[in-house]
Amino acid sequence: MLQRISQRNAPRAARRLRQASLQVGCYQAYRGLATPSGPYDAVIIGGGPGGYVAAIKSAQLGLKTACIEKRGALGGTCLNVGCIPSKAMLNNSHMYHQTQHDLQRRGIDVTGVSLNLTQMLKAKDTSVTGLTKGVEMLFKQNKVDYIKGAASFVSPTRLSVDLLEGGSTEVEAKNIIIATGSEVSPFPGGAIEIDEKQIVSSTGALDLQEVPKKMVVIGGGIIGLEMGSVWSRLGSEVTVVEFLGAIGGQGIDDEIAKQFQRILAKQSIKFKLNTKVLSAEKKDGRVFIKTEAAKGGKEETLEADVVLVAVGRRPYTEGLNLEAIGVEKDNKGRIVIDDQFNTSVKGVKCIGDVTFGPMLAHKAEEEGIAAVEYIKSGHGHVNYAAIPSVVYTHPEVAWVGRTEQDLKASGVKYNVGKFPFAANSRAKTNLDTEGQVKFLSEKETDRVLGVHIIGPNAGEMIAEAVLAIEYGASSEDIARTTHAHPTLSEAFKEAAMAVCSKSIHF
Ligand SMILES: Cc1cc2nc3c(=O)[nH]c(=O)nc-3n(C[C@H](O)[C@H](O)[C@H](O)COP(=O)(O)OP(=O)(O)OC[C@H]3O[C@@H](n4cnc5c(N)ncnc54)[C@H](O)[C@@H]3O)c2cc1C
Ligand SMILES: NC(=O)c1ccc[n+]([C@@H]2O[C@H](COP(=O)([O-])OP(=O)(O)OC[C@H]3O[C@@H](n4cnc5c(N)ncnc54)[C@H](O)[C@@H]3O)[C@@H](O)[C@H]2O)c1
Repeated sequence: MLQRISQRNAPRAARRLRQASLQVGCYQAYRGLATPSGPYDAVIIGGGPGGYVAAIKSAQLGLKTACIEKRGALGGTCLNVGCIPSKAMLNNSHMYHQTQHDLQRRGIDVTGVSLNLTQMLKAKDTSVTGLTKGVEMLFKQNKVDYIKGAASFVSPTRLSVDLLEGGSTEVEAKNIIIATGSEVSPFPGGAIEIDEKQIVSSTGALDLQEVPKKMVVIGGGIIGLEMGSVWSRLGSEVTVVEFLGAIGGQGIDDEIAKQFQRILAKQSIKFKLNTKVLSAEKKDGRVFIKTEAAKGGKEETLEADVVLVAVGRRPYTEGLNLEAIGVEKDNKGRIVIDDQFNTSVKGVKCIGDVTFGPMLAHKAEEEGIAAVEYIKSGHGHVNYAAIPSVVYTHPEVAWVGRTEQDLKASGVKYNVGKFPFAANSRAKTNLDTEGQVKFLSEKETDRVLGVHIIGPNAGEMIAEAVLAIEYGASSEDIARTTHAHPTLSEAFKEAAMAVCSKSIHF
């Protein structure tokens, strides 16, 4: 194992050395930097997690860089209407729910608890503004030019920008990175029209001014479950309608998905699986949602005050004028790239939600860094086998690597190790014992192939599994690593022990 790890690290160490020397070069470049105005070494279209991280890294590597963003704020979907506001609502709605339903058994008596939704929404907005302004500050510190406007291609090296303040300008760049992200997928066939008040996408669901008495969520993927949890905790009767036979979206382990559904059902969320939504119509202040069994047949009409449409997101390229330069897209509208993020047009790269792969902020960020490293040095790296997913419900669900159903289907021989949080001392101490850690390791070599966690703090704990997969660790490597007591992470170690020998406490 040691030998395998050191061999694996050799190119990485060389890369770090190369990068360190590049950074010295970059510092020297800054000292002589005139007021930036173009032509640029690199221009990034889109200031989301992919685009803004690419812009900062590009400037840090000494490239003269600009980022064009049309939203009026940096941070993209993630900071403005995605990861950050949803996590603010998830955190605060959890605290509200816990205060109402969980504190008494811990010896904390509280009376007069009530929801101040206006303040909760304000707290969410404060987090968003703080972070988007923070990115603007980082641009200043790193000398990235922030151009506020909508970009479209004139040629592979020239962009026209409709400025938010009025008028337009043109920007010339040796390299252009498209990082224009994604948008809400409309309901197929236009059968449901989103008004962001009664029939909402995630954006409207983050800003409802009243708690709906009844909410129907179309789609039991990550957005449906996170936002459904928020409004359920705040008092809505939530029903999730999911076309498939399981919740959690792509990549979730079947066993964990079942356990997840049981736990959410105990929290009063209702599920209609194997059920397809056909349409939703507003009438007399309510919404009527027509469904049928996924395999055809039984029809039903559900009623709700608010409907959340969460059936996925699609790549966003509107207004880019890609046709003018011939950038190729696939049949799902994703910009086609090679393994170095090159589009079909020389000098134009692409990263994040607008191209292949999971639509996740950290995936976009990694691609942003790698894409500019390719521009600067010809080397970059993203390990797509080690990208974690987290659902920020309570308990959280997190995974990385392969699922058990996937290993079975591909005929890979594997061992399983599991450890329940009910047997973990810290989880018991915290009276928060639902869930488990599940390891999947290759039978022959014991190499960790996948880790699936449902439980408190799963989203933090998964980082250890990501590192294990990134460095090719075996479950025994983890089982023999000391974990502090009493911590939830001992459940992680014990699940690894369960793969290669036996756990101690279960
Ligand atoms: C409700 C919700 C919750 C989410 N939660 C999480 C989470 O917890 N964790 C996670 O990893 N991911 C989460 N995501 C997904 C995450 O937001 C995306 O994967 C991520 O934002 C993608 O980053 P990006 O840079 O590729 O694109 P985006 O963030 O979409 O940014 C693209 C930017 O480009 C700009 N733009 C587009 N066209 C132009 C143009 N022509 N000129 C100038 N600017 C342009 C847009 O205005 C936008 O700001 C969530 C998404 C949603 C909707
Ligand atoms: N915590 C996170 O990392 C996080 C949070 C939110 C969003 N996101 C990202 O945002 C993206 C979009 O999320 P999402 O939840 O909208 O999409 P999704 O693809 O994860 O889930 C959509 C679900 O809707 C179901 N569906 C589609 N049509 C239906 C119909 N007619 N009737 C019933 N069910 C139907 C699908 O079977 C699927 O399970 C995801 O790629 C996700 O990665 C990530």
